[in-house]
This record gives sequence, C-alpha cells and structure tokens, in this order.
Amino acid sequence: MNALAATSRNFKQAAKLLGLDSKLEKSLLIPFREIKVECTIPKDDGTLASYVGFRVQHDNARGPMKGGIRYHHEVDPDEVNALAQLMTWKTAVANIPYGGAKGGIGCSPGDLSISELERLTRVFTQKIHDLIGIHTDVPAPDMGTNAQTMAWILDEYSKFHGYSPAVVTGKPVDLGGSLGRDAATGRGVLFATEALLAEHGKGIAGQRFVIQGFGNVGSWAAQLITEAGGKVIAISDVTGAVKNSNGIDIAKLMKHSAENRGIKGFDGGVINKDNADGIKAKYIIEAANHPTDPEADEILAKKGVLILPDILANSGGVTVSYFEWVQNIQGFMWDEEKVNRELKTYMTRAFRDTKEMCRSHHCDLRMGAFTLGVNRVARATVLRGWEA
Ligand SMILES: NC(=O)C1=CN([C@@H]2O[C@H](COP(=O)(O)OP(=O)(O)OC[C@H]3O[C@@H](n4cnc5c(N)ncnc54)[C@H](O)[C@@H]3O)[C@@H](O)[C@H]2O)C=CC1
Ligand SMILES: O=C(O)CCC(=O)C(=O)O
Repeated sequence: MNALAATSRNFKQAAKLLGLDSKLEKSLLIPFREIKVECTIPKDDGTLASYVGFRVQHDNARGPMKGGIRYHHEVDPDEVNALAQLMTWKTAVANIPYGGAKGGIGCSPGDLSISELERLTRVFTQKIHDLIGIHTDVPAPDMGTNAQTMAWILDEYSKFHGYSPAVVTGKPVDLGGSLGRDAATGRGVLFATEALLAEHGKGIAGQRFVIQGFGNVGSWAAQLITEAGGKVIAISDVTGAVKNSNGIDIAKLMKHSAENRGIKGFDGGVINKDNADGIKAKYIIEAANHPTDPEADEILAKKGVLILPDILANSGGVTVSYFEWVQNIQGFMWDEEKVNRELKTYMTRAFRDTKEMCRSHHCDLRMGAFTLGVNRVARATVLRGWEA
C-alpha cells in the first residue's frame, strides 16, 4: 500500500471513530494546495540538470502550515501528500498552533556537490517564495536536508521579502536557529519512549534498543538513549548495519559514519508485511515518518507489539521548530535548558492526551493519536465555518 493510501486509511478510521460528518471528512482529507515546480540548474561541469520540486500544503485551520523539505530520489507527489497530511495531524497532536505541509525535490543529494545543492535550493525557493511565509507556510529540514539548506532558503526568500528568519526553522543558530533543534526529534523520541515505558513500570536504563536510520534523528536518539542508560545493540542505515549485544559505542559510530558517509556492509530494509512477523521487539518507536505499513500494523498487533506512532513519537522536531519560530517572532532567544524542559512538557502532554483518546475510543496508540489530531483539526475547521 502506498504512503498516501495508508495515511488516508488511518485518517478514515479515526474519522469513523469520531463520528465525523462525511462532508467534513472529505474537506479534511483534500489538500489545501499542491505545488509542483521544475528546477533546472547548471551542474559543476556546465551541463544543465532538471529536477521536480513539490510542496503540498495540506491544512491551515489551526495556523500556518508547517513541515520539512526532503531531498531523496524517491520523492513523488503521493509521498509528499501523505507526509503533508501526517504533519497536519502531528502538529495537532503536539497542540502547537500550526497546520501541515511537506515538500521535497526528487534528487539524490549524495550525488550533488555542495554548490549544486545550493543552486538547486535557491531555484526551488525562487519558484515557491510567494506561496510560503512566516504566517503561511514555514519549511524545515527533513531527510536529505539540514540547517545549511534552511540557511539558503532563508537567504533566497529574504531577497524577495526582506530579512525573514522565521520563514524557516531548523536553521543554523547563527541565523536565529533554536538551541536544541538539531537534537529535538531524537530527544522527543527519548521523552515519548520514557512516557510509554513508565506506563509499564519500566525505564530506559537497562532496556535494549535497535535503531533503523542513523542520520539526524537516529544518531541523536542513539546518543540520548545511551546517555539515559539504555543499550543500543543494533543500528542500520542505507549502507549497512552494526550489531553489538554489549551496546554500540555511539560516539565512535558517529565519527565512522561522518568519515565514511554511512555504516557499510549490510542492506537495510523498512518494516513491511514480509518481515513484520520476524520482529521480536516488544515496543516499536516510530522515529521516522510512516515506517510501518497498515498490513504490518495488524500483524504486529496480533503479536502484542506496542507501536508508538510517528505523529506522536517524532513530534519533538516540529515542537522545537515551533519554539524557534516563537523566539524569532519575539526576537528573544531561549537557553537550551528551557528548550529541552518545554519539549519534555509538550511530549509528555501529547502522550497523556493520546492515552486519553485510547481509553475513550477503545483503540490502540496509533488510532489514539489520529483521533486526537483529527478531532482538534475538525473542531478548528468547524469553528472557522469552513465545514460546509
Ligand atoms: N529531521 C527531523 O527533525 C525530523 C525527521 N523525521 C523523520 O525521521 C526520518 C529520518 O529523518 P532524518 O534523520 O532527518 O534524515 P537524515 O537524512 O538525516 O537520515 C536518514 C537516515 O536514514 C537512513 N535510511 C534511509 N533508508 C533506510 C533504510 N531503508 N533502512 C535503514 N536506514 C535507512 C539513512 O542512511 C540515514 O542514516 C524521516 O522519516 C523523517 O521524515 C521526523 C520528524 C522530524
Ligand atoms: O520541524 C518541522 O517543522 C517539521 C519537521 C518534519 O518535517 C516532521 O516532523 O516530519
């Protein structure tokens, strides 16, 4: 099942549990705006190369649309649509005043030089600058993009609209980025995992963890879990996997990964209906977006595996993006301790609110988070008089 079909299926199930009116359900599902642009750049060797860039703005009932920009060869309209929709429910689960959006460019960032990436980012920004903005749509990093990408977007956007640091989040601290944003998604994963384990009378210390992906989110999660006393016994990325039942030395692996552009030697794979049955974990924390097929969800539920869903587990990134945007608008910088303290408050609250929906709708954590998010967006939509 493709990402959009799976996300829409989860949404429809939540709408049914909430008893939403069919017209409202339809209007919540259809994206506000879908943008597709051609981005042609001169390569370093003088030849021209064309790429397709997307930005899907899914919903703005609760505030400006918010979501990352992904550079990956598999980026396509369906995937960006699904990820934009997930952002709408995620910002509502986190209870931050945003809607949802997502963007991407179909490219292999590892095959482009830094100056080619800069030209591509600037051309993409030129094509979409009139459709994003501080109170309209605020991009951030996602897979294949980082703080430097945000700095280029900020600079290009500012040429058209004047200096506007709040137009992107996840930017370098020197340009108004928030302290703690780099680690925020991984730290939020730690806080959400602590909240889940506490429900079962457990803590991070002494637990064994397996992590798929070792970029921004995976490496920070590994580092913070280790600091909290957890044992990370296996990690995979696109280049391979490492395993050590005594616990992997994360600092050494980070150095190796930076020097070798990944962990080599093993083919990674996502969770799907073919491998879900082989999973022995008791808990799955979805630090990535949409890593589990609905078919795999069903298999894992039968096996009694508890899944902490993406729109809750990885909401720490967009939550600190919100703190960054607030700091930019106020022109006042928070210290890192305050960022991390507030993040913990937001993550714990999101977990508690999700559990409350699980209890009142007799559903699992994924449906708890979906009903929570969808209900908040539905209420805002009705209050604004948009449902008819
Ligand atoms: N960066 C952020 O703040 C947030 C990211 N996310 C999600 O987290 C996930 C990771 O994002 P980032 O860490 O930012 O990206 P990144 O580009 O920094 O790292 C991605 C990592 O995933 C690995 N990977 C890709 N395909 C894989 C596969 N099939 N098996 C094993 N590993 C694989 C890559 O080798 C790399 O280590 C994405 O799904 C993203 O949408 C969610 C919330 C916020
Ligand atoms: O920080 C943000 O605004 C968005 C992060 C993101 O793309 C995500 O949560 O999937």
